[in-house]
Amino acid sequence: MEIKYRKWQLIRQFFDGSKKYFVIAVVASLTTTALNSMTPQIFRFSIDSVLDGKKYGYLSDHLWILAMFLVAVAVLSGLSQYVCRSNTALAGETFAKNMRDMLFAHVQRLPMSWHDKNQTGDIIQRCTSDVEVIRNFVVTQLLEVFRTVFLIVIYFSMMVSMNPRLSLAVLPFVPIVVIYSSVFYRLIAKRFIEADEAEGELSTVVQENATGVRVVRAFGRERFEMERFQEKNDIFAKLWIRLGTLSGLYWGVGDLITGLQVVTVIVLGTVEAVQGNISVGEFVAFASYNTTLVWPIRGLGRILSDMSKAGVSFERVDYIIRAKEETCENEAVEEDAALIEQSEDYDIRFDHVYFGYENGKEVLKDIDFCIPKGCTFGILGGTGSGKSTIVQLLTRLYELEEGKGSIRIGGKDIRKIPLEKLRGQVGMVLQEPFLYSRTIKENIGAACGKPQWDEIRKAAKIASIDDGIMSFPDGYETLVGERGVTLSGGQRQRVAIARMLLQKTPVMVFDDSLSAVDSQTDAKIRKALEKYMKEATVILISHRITTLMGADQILVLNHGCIEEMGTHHELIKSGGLYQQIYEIQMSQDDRRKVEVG
Ligand SMILES: Nc1ncnc2c1ncn2[C@@H]1O[C@H](COP(=O)(O)OP(=O)(O)OP(=O)(O)O)[C@@H](O)[C@H]1O
Repeated sequence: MEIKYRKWQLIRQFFDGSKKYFVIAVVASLTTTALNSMTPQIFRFSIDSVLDGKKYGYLSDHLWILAMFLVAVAVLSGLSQYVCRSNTALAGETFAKNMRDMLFAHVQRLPMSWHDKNQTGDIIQRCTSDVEVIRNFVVTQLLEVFRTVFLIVIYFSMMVSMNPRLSLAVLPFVPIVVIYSSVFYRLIAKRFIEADEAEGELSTVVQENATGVRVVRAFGRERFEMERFQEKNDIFAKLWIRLGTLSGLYWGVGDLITGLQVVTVIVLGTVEAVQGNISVGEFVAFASYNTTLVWPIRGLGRILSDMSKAGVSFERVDYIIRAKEETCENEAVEEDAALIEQSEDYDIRFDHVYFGYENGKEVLKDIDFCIPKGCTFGILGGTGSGKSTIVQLLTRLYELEEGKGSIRIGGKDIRKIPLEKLRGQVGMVLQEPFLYSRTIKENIGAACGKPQWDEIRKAAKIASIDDGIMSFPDGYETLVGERGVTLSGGQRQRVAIARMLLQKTPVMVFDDSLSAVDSQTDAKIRKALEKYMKEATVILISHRITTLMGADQILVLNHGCIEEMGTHHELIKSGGLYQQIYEIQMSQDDRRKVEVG
C-alpha cells in the first residue's frame, strides 16, 4: 500500500507543470469523441428523410441543414483534434523532461557502491527508453483510455436509444474483449521484463565496446566481441520474436471476436429491420456505431499490454529513484559545516579504520595514522594493497561503517561534514583521470566556478603541461576526447593536476597521478608543486619511491595493513619492506645520485 502511494507521489512529481496540458488534452479528446458520435445520427436522419419524406417534418424537407451540420461537426472535430494533439505533445514532453531531470540529478548523487553494482549501459537504458515507454503510456495511452471509456458510454447510449434489444446482443462482446485483453496482459508481462533486461545487456556490450575500442583492437578481440554481441543479440531477437508471436495470436483471436460482433449486429439488425422494429437509417447508424466501437475496444487490449511494458519500465526507473543518495545518512548539522570552513586546523586523522567493499573482503585493517596540516604524506604499497581505498574513504566516496573506526579532519568526524563541504576541502587527482569532451581550457577550469584565464595558464604551467598545450594548433581551445585530440596518459594526468590546482583546496591528493609521466617530468612537477602548495596538506600515492622520498612521512601498506611509517631515511635504516622496494627500484648509480642530491 505504502509502495503504491509512493509511486503515485512519484508520478505526481513527474506531472509537475504538465497537468494543465494533460487536462486540456483530455477535454479536447472527449469533445472530439462527442462530436464524432453525431455523424451517424446525421446519416440516420438523412437516410430516413429520403426514404420517408414526412418522418422528421421540417428537417426532412430541408436536408441542406443536415449537410451544414455535418460540415460544422467536421470543422469542430478537426479543431478539437488539433487542441488535443498539441496539448498531448506539451504534456508528454514536460512529463518526460521532469523524469529525465529527476533521474539525472539523482544518479549524480548516488554513492559509488551503487555505481559499482550497476552497469552503465543499463543505467542509460533506464534513463532513456524506459522514460520513453512511461511517457508514451502515461500521456498518450492514458488519454486513450479516457477517450475509449467515454466513447463506449456515449456510443452505447446512442445504440440503446435506437434499439435496446440489438444493443443487448452487442453488450457481451465488450467484457469478453476486455477480459481477454487483461489475461493476455498478465501472460505477456514477464516476457517484457526479460526483453527489457536483454536490451540492457545488449546496450552494455555496445557501450563497453565503444569506450574500450582500443583495448579490443590492441588484443585482437574483435572476433570474440562480435560473438559476444551476436549471442546477446540472438537472445534479444528471440525474445522479441516470441513476443511478436504472442501478439500475433492476440490480434488473430481478437479479430475473430470482433468479426463475430459485427456479424451479429448485421444479422440481427437485418431481422429487426425486416420486422419493422428499426428503421433503415437507424440500422445504418447502429451498424456504424458498432463498427466504430470495435477498434477502441480492441485498442484497450493493446493499451493494457503496453501497461505491462510501462509497469516494467516504471519499476526499472523506480529502482534508480529509490536508491539512497549518498547524502541521506549522517547529514551534518550546519554548525559543523561552518566549523570546518573556519577551522585553521586540517589535521587528518585515521583512527583504527577497518573497511571492506560490499563483496565482504576486508581491504583495510586497523589503519591508524595522523597527517598534520601542511605536511606532505606519502603512501607506498603494492597493487591492491588499499592505497586508493584510503583516499576514497577520506572523501566519503565510500562510507565507513559504524564501529569500524573514524576519520577526522580538523578534529571533526567526516561523517558529520556535509559532502559538498568535505569534497570542497579535498582535491583529488586520480591515476586514470576523466576528461570531458570539451576544450582543454574548459577541462582545467571544470572544478572551479569562473576561473580567470591567467589562473588557468598558471595551473597548467605548474603541472608542466602549458608547453604541450601551446604546441597544439588550437592551444587551450583544443577539443579533448572523441571529437578532438587524443591526449597521452601523461598529458591527461597533467591536465587533471592543473584542474585540481585551480580548486585551491587545503588538502590535495595525488593518487598515483604521476605514474604516466617520466621520472624527470615527475621531479619537475613536484618541484613546482612544492613552491605552490606551501600551506596545503598533500597526500602522494605512488609505486615509485623517487616520487615519495621527499615526503615528511611515508606510510607503507601491505595487504591492507600498515607495515611501517617514517621518513625516507628512517625507513631505509629500518631495513623493512620500504628498503627492499628501494633496493629493487634503484640501481647503484641512481641511489648514489639521489642520496648525494
Ligand atoms: N569498488 C570496489 N569494489 C570492490 N572491491 C574493490 C573496489 N575497489 C577496490 N577494490 C578492491 O580493494 C582492494 C584495494 O584496492 P585499491 O584500489 O585501494 O588498491 P591500490 O593499493 O590503490 O591498488 P593500485 O596500486 O593497483 O591502484 C583490491 O583488492 C581491490 O580489488
